[in-house]
Amino acid sequence: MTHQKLTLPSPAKLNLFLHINGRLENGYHELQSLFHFIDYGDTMTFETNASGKITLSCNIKALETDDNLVLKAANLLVNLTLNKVEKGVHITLNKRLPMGGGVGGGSSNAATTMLALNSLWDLGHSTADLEALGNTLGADVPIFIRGKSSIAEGTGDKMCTYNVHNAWYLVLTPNAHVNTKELFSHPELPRNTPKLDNNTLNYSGITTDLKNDFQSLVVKKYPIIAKALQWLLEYAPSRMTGTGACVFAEFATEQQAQKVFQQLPEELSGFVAKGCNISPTHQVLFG
Ligand SMILES: C[C@@](CO)(OP(=O)(O)O)[C@H](O)COP(=O)(O)OP(=O)(O)OC[C@H]1O[C@@H](n2ccc(N)nc2=O)[C@H](O)[C@@H]1O
Ligand SMILES: Nc1ncnc2c1ncn2[C@@H]1O[C@H](COP(=O)(O)OP(=O)(O)O)[C@@H](O)[C@H]1O
Repeated sequence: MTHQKLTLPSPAKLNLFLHINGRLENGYHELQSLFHFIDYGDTMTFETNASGKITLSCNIKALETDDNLVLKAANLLVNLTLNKVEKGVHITLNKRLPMGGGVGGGSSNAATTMLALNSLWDLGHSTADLEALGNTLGADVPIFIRGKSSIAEGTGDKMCTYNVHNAWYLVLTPNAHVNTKELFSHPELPRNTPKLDNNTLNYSGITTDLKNDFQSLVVKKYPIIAKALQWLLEYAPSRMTGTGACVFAEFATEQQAQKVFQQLPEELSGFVAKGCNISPTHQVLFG
Protein backbone atom coordinates (compact mmCIF):
# COMPACT_ATOMS: atom_id res chain seq x y z
CA MET A 1 0.00 0.00 0.00
CA THR A 2 1.28 3.47 -0.86
CA HIS A 3 1.82 5.96 1.90
CA GLN A 4 -0.29 9.04 1.47
CA LYS A 5 -0.71 12.26 3.42
CA LEU A 6 -3.76 14.51 3.47
CA THR A 7 -4.36 17.66 5.51
CA LEU A 8 -7.91 18.93 5.90
CA PRO A 9 -9.76 21.66 7.78
CA SER A 10 -12.33 20.44 10.31
CA PRO A 11 -14.62 23.44 10.69
CA ALA A 12 -17.16 24.60 13.24
CA LYS A 13 -20.90 24.97 12.68
CA LEU A 14 -23.31 27.57 13.94
CA ASN A 15 -26.98 26.86 14.55
CA LEU A 16 -28.44 30.06 13.07
CA PHE A 17 -31.72 29.04 14.67
CA LEU A 18 -32.63 25.99 16.73
CA HIS A 19 -36.23 25.08 17.52
CA ILE A 20 -37.51 22.20 19.62
CA ASN A 21 -40.71 20.89 18.06
CA GLY A 22 -41.57 18.03 20.37
CA ARG A 23 -40.46 14.82 21.96
CA LEU A 24 -40.07 11.53 20.10
CA GLU A 25 -41.23 8.18 21.50
CA ASN A 26 -37.65 7.23 22.43
CA GLY A 27 -37.37 10.33 24.67
CA TYR A 28 -35.18 12.24 22.20
CA HIS A 29 -36.30 15.66 21.06
CA GLU A 30 -37.41 16.61 17.60
CA LEU A 31 -35.49 19.63 16.39
CA GLN A 32 -35.52 22.02 13.45
CA SER A 33 -32.29 23.92 12.95
CA LEU A 34 -30.36 25.83 10.31
CA PHE A 35 -26.76 24.57 10.33
CA HIS A 36 -24.20 26.88 8.75
CA PHE A 37 -20.42 26.34 8.46
CA ILE A 38 -17.70 28.87 9.25
CA ASP A 39 -14.14 29.06 7.96
CA TYR A 40 -12.64 28.55 11.43
CA GLY A 41 -11.89 25.25 13.09
CA ASP A 42 -9.42 22.46 13.78
CA THR A 43 -6.87 21.04 11.34
CA MET A 44 -6.37 17.33 10.78
CA THR A 45 -3.60 15.44 9.01
CA PHE A 46 -3.97 11.83 7.89
CA GLU A 47 -0.86 9.74 7.06
CA THR A 48 -1.66 6.25 5.86
CA ASN A 49 0.63 3.28 6.48
CA ALA A 50 0.45 -0.51 6.34
CA SER A 51 0.69 -1.14 10.10
CA GLY A 52 -2.97 -2.06 10.56
CA LYS A 53 -3.03 0.42 13.46
CA ILE A 54 -4.97 3.65 13.91
CA THR A 55 -3.09 6.17 16.05
CA LEU A 56 -3.87 9.73 17.11
CA SER A 57 -1.79 12.61 18.35
CA CYS A 58 -3.35 15.87 19.47
CA ASN A 59 -2.11 19.21 20.80
CA ILE A 60 -4.52 18.62 23.73
CA LYS A 61 -3.15 15.49 25.38
CA ALA A 62 -6.41 14.78 27.26
CA LEU A 63 -8.04 14.10 23.88
CA GLU A 64 -5.59 11.28 23.03
CA THR A 65 -7.93 8.55 24.29
CA ASP A 66 -9.98 5.74 22.77
CA ASP A 67 -13.10 7.83 23.49
CA ASN A 68 -12.05 10.36 20.88
CA LEU A 69 -14.64 10.52 18.12
CA VAL A 70 -11.79 10.55 15.59
CA LEU A 71 -10.68 7.05 16.61
CA LYS A 72 -14.28 5.86 16.83
CA ALA A 73 -14.97 7.14 13.31
CA ALA A 74 -11.81 5.54 11.89
CA ASN A 75 -12.59 2.21 13.57
CA LEU A 76 -16.12 2.23 12.19
CA LEU A 77 -14.71 2.49 8.67
CA VAL A 78 -11.96 -0.08 9.20
CA ASN A 79 -14.46 -2.60 10.52
CA LEU A 80 -16.34 -2.39 7.24
CA THR A 81 -13.29 -3.25 5.16
CA LEU A 82 -12.09 -6.71 4.26
CA ASN A 83 -8.30 -6.28 4.37
CA LYS A 84 -8.15 -4.66 7.83
CA VAL A 85 -4.54 -5.71 8.49
CA GLU A 86 -3.24 -3.33 5.85
CA LYS A 87 -5.28 -0.31 6.92
CA GLY A 88 -3.07 1.83 9.13
CA VAL A 89 -3.21 5.57 9.63
CA HIS A 90 -1.67 8.15 11.92
CA ILE A 91 -3.99 11.09 12.55
CA THR A 92 -2.80 14.44 13.89
CA LEU A 93 -5.48 16.69 15.34
CA ASN A 94 -4.70 20.33 15.93
CA LYS A 95 -7.55 21.53 18.15
CA ARG A 96 -8.61 25.18 18.09
CA LEU A 97 -12.34 24.81 18.70
CA PRO A 98 -13.71 25.00 22.23
CA MET A 99 -15.02 21.67 23.50
CA GLY A 100 -18.66 21.34 24.47
CA GLY A 101 -19.23 24.81 23.06
CA GLY A 102 -22.07 24.08 20.66
CA VAL A 103 -19.86 24.56 17.60
CA GLY A 104 -19.70 20.82 16.90
CA GLY A 105 -15.93 20.31 17.03
CA GLY A 106 -15.99 16.62 17.95
CA SER A 107 -18.65 15.84 15.35
CA SER A 108 -16.71 17.77 12.73
CA ASN A 109 -13.53 15.81 13.53
CA ALA A 110 -15.42 12.52 13.19
CA ALA A 111 -16.90 13.55 9.83
CA THR A 112 -13.55 14.81 8.50
CA THR A 113 -11.99 11.48 9.49
CA MET A 114 -14.63 9.48 7.61
CA LEU A 115 -14.37 11.65 4.50
CA ALA A 116 -10.56 11.53 4.54
CA LEU A 117 -10.26 7.77 5.01
CA ASN A 118 -13.00 7.03 2.48
CA SER A 119 -10.88 8.95 -0.01
CA LEU A 120 -7.37 7.83 1.02
CA TRP A 121 -8.30 4.15 1.26
CA ASP A 122 -10.49 4.37 -1.83
CA LEU A 123 -13.39 2.74 0.03
CA GLY A 124 -16.07 4.04 -2.30
CA HIS A 125 -18.78 4.60 0.35
CA SER A 126 -21.50 6.98 -0.79
CA THR A 127 -22.17 10.17 1.18
CA ALA A 128 -25.54 8.71 2.25
CA ASP A 129 -23.82 5.60 3.67
CA LEU A 130 -21.26 7.70 5.52
CA GLU A 131 -24.03 9.91 6.93
CA ALA A 132 -25.88 6.87 8.29
CA LEU A 133 -22.67 5.53 9.79
CA GLY A 134 -21.78 8.96 11.23
CA ASN A 135 -25.21 9.25 12.83
CA THR A 136 -24.29 6.35 15.14
CA LEU A 137 -21.52 8.56 16.59
CA GLY A 138 -23.54 11.73 17.14
CA ALA A 139 -26.49 13.71 15.84
CA ASP A 140 -24.32 16.44 14.31
CA VAL A 141 -21.93 14.15 12.40
CA PRO A 142 -24.14 13.66 9.26
CA ILE A 143 -24.37 17.38 8.54
CA PHE A 144 -20.56 17.68 8.52
CA ILE A 145 -20.37 14.69 6.17
CA ARG A 146 -22.89 16.25 3.80
CA GLY A 147 -20.99 19.54 3.99
CA LYS A 148 -23.80 21.82 2.77
CA SER A 149 -25.58 24.39 4.93
CA SER A 150 -28.92 22.78 5.67
CA ILE A 151 -32.06 22.88 7.70
CA ALA A 152 -31.99 19.70 9.76
CA GLU A 153 -35.05 18.04 11.22
CA GLY A 154 -35.78 15.03 13.40
CA THR A 155 -32.72 14.53 15.56
CA GLY A 156 -30.56 15.94 12.77
CA ASP A 157 -30.88 13.01 10.37
CA LYS A 158 -33.24 14.70 7.88
CA MET A 159 -31.50 17.47 5.97
CA CYS A 160 -32.60 19.99 3.39
CA THR A 161 -29.94 22.17 1.74
CA TYR A 162 -30.35 25.88 2.50
CA ASN A 163 -28.06 28.63 1.21
CA VAL A 164 -27.45 31.45 3.66
CA HIS A 165 -26.60 35.02 2.52
CA ASN A 166 -22.92 36.03 2.79
CA ALA A 167 -22.07 37.11 6.32
CA TRP A 168 -19.29 37.32 8.90
CA TYR A 169 -19.59 36.22 12.48
CA LEU A 170 -17.97 37.26 15.73
CA VAL A 171 -18.11 34.14 17.90
CA LEU A 172 -17.51 34.42 21.66
CA THR A 173 -16.33 31.33 23.53
CA PRO A 174 -17.33 31.61 27.21
CA ASN A 175 -15.44 29.17 29.39
CA ALA A 176 -18.46 27.06 30.36
CA HIS A 177 -19.29 23.45 29.60
CA VAL A 178 -23.05 23.12 29.19
CA ASN A 179 -24.48 19.75 30.18
CA THR A 180 -26.59 18.83 27.12
CA LYS A 181 -28.37 15.89 28.73
CA GLU A 182 -29.37 17.92 31.78
CA LEU A 183 -30.65 20.72 29.56
CA PHE A 184 -32.81 18.39 27.43
CA SER A 185 -34.48 17.02 30.56
CA HIS A 186 -35.08 20.42 32.22
CA PRO A 187 -38.77 21.07 33.00
CA GLU A 188 -38.54 24.72 31.87
CA LEU A 189 -37.26 23.89 28.37
CA PRO A 190 -39.76 24.99 25.68
CA ARG A 191 -40.62 21.95 23.59
CA ASN A 192 -43.50 22.96 21.36
CA THR A 193 -42.29 25.49 18.79
CA PRO A 194 -44.39 24.85 15.66
CA LYS A 195 -42.48 23.22 12.81
CA LEU A 196 -41.89 25.63 9.95
CA ASP A 197 -42.24 24.75 6.29
CA ASN A 198 -38.70 24.47 4.91
CA ASN A 199 -39.90 25.49 1.45
CA THR A 200 -41.22 28.86 2.58
CA LEU A 201 -38.78 29.50 5.41
CA ASN A 202 -36.75 32.66 4.88
CA TYR A 203 -33.66 33.21 7.03
CA SER A 204 -32.73 36.87 6.67
CA GLY A 205 -30.40 37.22 9.65
CA ILE A 206 -30.78 37.10 13.42
CA THR A 207 -34.35 38.26 13.91
CA THR A 208 -36.92 37.49 16.60
CA ASP A 209 -39.18 35.19 14.54
CA LEU A 210 -36.53 32.45 14.57
CA LYS A 211 -34.72 31.66 17.82
CA ASN A 212 -32.65 29.23 19.81
CA ASP A 213 -35.06 27.48 22.17
CA PHE A 214 -32.25 26.59 24.58
CA GLN A 215 -31.03 30.16 24.97
CA SER A 216 -33.29 31.56 27.75
CA LEU A 217 -32.68 28.57 30.00
CA VAL A 218 -28.92 28.50 29.39
CA VAL A 219 -28.59 32.23 29.98
CA LYS A 220 -30.45 31.79 33.27
CA LYS A 221 -28.28 28.89 34.42
CA TYR A 222 -24.87 30.11 33.21
CA PRO A 223 -24.12 33.78 34.07
CA ILE A 224 -20.84 33.68 32.13
CA ILE A 225 -22.78 32.93 28.91
CA ALA A 226 -25.36 35.61 29.75
CA LYS A 227 -22.53 38.13 30.11
CA ALA A 228 -20.98 37.27 26.74
CA LEU A 229 -24.34 37.49 24.97
CA GLN A 230 -25.21 40.80 26.65
CA TRP A 231 -21.89 42.26 25.53
CA LEU A 232 -22.43 41.18 21.90
CA LEU A 233 -26.00 42.49 21.84
CA GLU A 234 -24.71 46.02 22.44
CA TYR A 235 -23.21 45.87 18.94
CA ALA A 236 -25.32 43.59 16.74
CA PRO A 237 -28.12 41.00 16.68
CA SER A 238 -26.70 37.95 18.49
CA ARG A 239 -27.64 34.40 19.42
CA MET A 240 -26.36 31.22 21.09
CA THR A 241 -25.33 28.21 18.98
CA GLY A 242 -26.44 24.64 19.82
CA THR A 243 -26.82 24.12 23.54
CA GLY A 244 -24.08 26.70 24.13
CA ALA A 245 -21.74 27.88 25.45
CA CYS A 246 -20.69 29.85 22.33
CA VAL A 247 -22.64 32.91 21.21
CA PHE A 248 -22.32 34.78 17.93
CA ALA A 249 -23.17 38.09 16.28
CA GLU A 250 -23.69 38.52 12.56
CA PHE A 251 -22.13 41.27 10.40
CA ALA A 252 -22.28 42.13 6.71
CA THR A 253 -18.52 42.59 6.36
CA GLU A 254 -15.28 41.34 7.92
CA GLN A 255 -14.32 44.92 8.81
CA GLN A 256 -17.49 45.40 10.87
CA ALA A 257 -16.93 42.12 12.73
CA GLN A 258 -13.23 42.92 13.35
CA LYS A 259 -14.07 46.41 14.61
CA VAL A 260 -16.28 44.96 17.37
CA PHE A 261 -13.74 42.17 18.06
CA GLN A 262 -11.03 44.81 18.71
CA GLN A 263 -13.18 46.15 21.55
CA LEU A 264 -13.54 42.80 23.28
CA PRO A 265 -12.75 43.14 27.02
CA GLU A 266 -9.88 41.00 28.32
CA GLU A 267 -12.14 38.58 30.21
CA LEU A 268 -13.97 37.53 27.02
CA SER A 269 -12.47 35.54 24.14
CA GLY A 270 -13.57 34.70 20.65
CA PHE A 271 -12.78 34.85 16.95
CA VAL A 272 -14.05 36.28 13.67
CA ALA A 273 -15.07 33.89 10.88
CA LYS A 274 -16.79 33.91 7.51
CA GLY A 275 -19.98 31.91 6.92
CA CYS A 276 -19.71 29.16 4.26
CA ASN A 277 -22.49 27.29 2.48
CA ILE A 278 -20.02 24.55 1.55
CA SER A 279 -17.95 23.21 4.43
CA PRO A 280 -14.22 24.04 4.23
CA THR A 281 -13.50 20.27 4.35
CA HIS A 282 -15.54 19.76 1.18
CA GLN A 283 -13.97 22.81 -0.47
CA VAL A 284 -10.53 21.15 -0.14
CA LEU A 285 -11.60 17.56 -0.86
CA PHE A 286 -13.99 18.16 -3.74
CA GLY A 287 -12.95 21.60 -5.06
C1 LIG B 1 -28.87 20.16 20.08
C2 LIG B 1 -27.54 20.03 19.37
C3 LIG B 1 -27.62 20.86 18.07
O1 LIG B 1 -26.50 20.81 17.32
O2 LIG B 1 -26.58 20.51 20.27
P1 LIG B 1 -24.99 20.74 20.34
O3 LIG B 1 -24.38 19.42 20.74
O4 LIG B 1 -24.51 21.20 19.01
O5 LIG B 1 -24.79 21.78 21.40
C4 LIG B 1 -27.29 18.54 19.00
O6 LIG B 1 -28.25 18.08 18.12
C5 LIG B 1 -27.24 17.61 20.20
O7 LIG B 1 -27.00 16.31 19.73
P2 LIG B 1 -25.82 15.40 20.33
O8 LIG B 1 -24.57 16.24 20.44
O9 LIG B 1 -25.73 14.14 19.57
O10 LIG B 1 -26.38 15.16 21.74
P3 LIG B 1 -25.72 14.32 22.90
O11 LIG B 1 -24.76 15.17 23.66
O12 LIG B 1 -25.26 13.00 22.40
O13 LIG B 1 -27.06 14.09 23.77
C6 LIG B 1 -27.07 14.08 25.16
C7 LIG B 1 -28.49 13.76 25.59
O14 LIG B 1 -29.41 14.82 25.18
C8 LIG B 1 -30.68 14.28 24.88
N1 LIG B 1 -31.06 14.59 23.49
C9 LIG B 1 -30.11 14.80 22.54
C10 LIG B 1 -30.48 15.13 21.22
C11 LIG B 1 -31.87 15.21 20.92
N2 LIG B 1 -32.30 15.51 19.68
N3 LIG B 1 -32.79 14.99 21.88
C12 LIG B 1 -32.41 14.68 23.17
O15 LIG B 1 -33.27 14.50 24.04
C13 LIG B 1 -30.59 12.77 25.12
O16 LIG B 1 -31.00 12.51 26.44
C14 LIG B 1 -29.09 12.50 24.99
O17 LIG B 1 -28.70 11.37 25.70
N1 LIG C 1 -12.32 14.96 18.57
C1 LIG C 1 -12.95 15.51 19.61
N2 LIG C 1 -12.94 16.85 19.77
C2 LIG C 1 -13.61 17.42 20.81
N3 LIG C 1 -14.29 16.75 21.73
C3 LIG C 1 -14.34 15.41 21.63
C4 LIG C 1 -13.68 14.75 20.55
N4 LIG C 1 -13.93 13.45 20.70
C5 LIG C 1 -14.68 13.30 21.79
N5 LIG C 1 -14.94 14.47 22.37
C6 LIG C 1 -15.77 14.68 23.59
O1 LIG C 1 -17.02 15.26 23.20
C7 LIG C 1 -17.36 16.34 24.06
C8 LIG C 1 -18.17 17.43 23.32
O2 LIG C 1 -17.60 17.67 22.09
P1 LIG C 1 -17.79 18.92 21.13
O3 LIG C 1 -18.05 18.42 19.77
O4 LIG C 1 -16.65 19.83 21.26
O5 LIG C 1 -19.09 19.64 21.72
P2 LIG C 1 -20.24 20.47 21.00
O6 LIG C 1 -21.03 19.49 20.17
O7 LIG C 1 -21.03 21.05 22.14
O8 LIG C 1 -19.58 21.54 20.18
C9 LIG C 1 -16.05 16.86 24.61
O9 LIG C 1 -16.19 17.37 25.89
C10 LIG C 1 -15.13 15.64 24.59
O10 LIG C 1 -15.13 15.00 25.84
